[in-house]
Amino acid sequence: MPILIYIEYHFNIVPKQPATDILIAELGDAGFESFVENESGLLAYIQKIDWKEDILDDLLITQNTDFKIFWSSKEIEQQNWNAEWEKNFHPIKVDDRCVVRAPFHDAEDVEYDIIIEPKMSFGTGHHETTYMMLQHILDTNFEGKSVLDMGCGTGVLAILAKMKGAGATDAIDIDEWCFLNSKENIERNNCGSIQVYQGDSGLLKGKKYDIIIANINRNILLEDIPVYANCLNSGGLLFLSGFYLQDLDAISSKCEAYNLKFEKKLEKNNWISVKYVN
Ligand SMILES: C[S@@+](CC[C@H](N)C(=O)[O-])C[C@H]1O[C@@H](n2cnc3c(N)ncnc32)[C@H](O)[C@@H]1O
Repeated sequence: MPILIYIEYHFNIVPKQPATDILIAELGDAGFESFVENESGLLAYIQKIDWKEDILDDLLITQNTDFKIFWSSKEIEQQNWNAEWEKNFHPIKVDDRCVVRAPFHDAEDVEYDIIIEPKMSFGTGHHETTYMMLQHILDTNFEGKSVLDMGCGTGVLAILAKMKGAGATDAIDIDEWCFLNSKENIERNNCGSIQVYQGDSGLLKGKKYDIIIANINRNILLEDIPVYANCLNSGGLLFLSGFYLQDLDAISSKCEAYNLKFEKKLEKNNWISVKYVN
């Protein structure tokens, strides 16, 4: 694996919420890959090849006078970034039934004990969007169902689906690092039958699933909902995450246009995670 060079931004945000969540969403759209929230603020990482001098200039949040945002940045190697991430990674428990932890944490006595070494990938359960998707999966019968985890990140959602008895399961991520990291985590959790692919919804031609899980972002979801709808079996379930309450109408209208009926939403710190039925 080549050593990647990243730019690390350290943001101080006053007051912290909801500005931190909005900043993360805007930075994600601008190409930042990963985020770590800690006591002193937010660390955000972007690959140097994706970075440009004026990358923060267009962010709406920095022009909002309700918040004060200060930042500094420095160049780092991928290895340092991993160490920083791991220092900040504490196990997370979802609904007392599922724990997501790193290999160096002690095993937990729960129904679903998931071990994730995230490295550069998104998906440990700490972020609201992942946490709510884990809750949806815990609440759903996956026994024997064919499943797609779109935008799999660390593979954590596909892993929980498989632990809950899912049948044929595909996990797809556009990012090479996430593709490789998902494969590692899937092996680590003895879920080796999950097929992992690098790519986007272009890979879904002719595919059919009982359940599709996609935690990506508003714009990609709006673009890909027609493809997901086409890939869902009759009565199939679509779980979407990665957007804010204010985006719900746009997402639900798009789903309804493709005969996907709203069934349930979870909400955490203004993030939304929704279940639709075909
Ligand atoms: C918010 S993370 C979710 C990761 C994980 N599924 C979770 O729930 O924590 C979104 C993931 O989608 C991937 N992604 C972004 N655009 C994509 C696309 N068009 N198709 C597939 N994956 C995409 C990113 O690389 C990233 O790993």
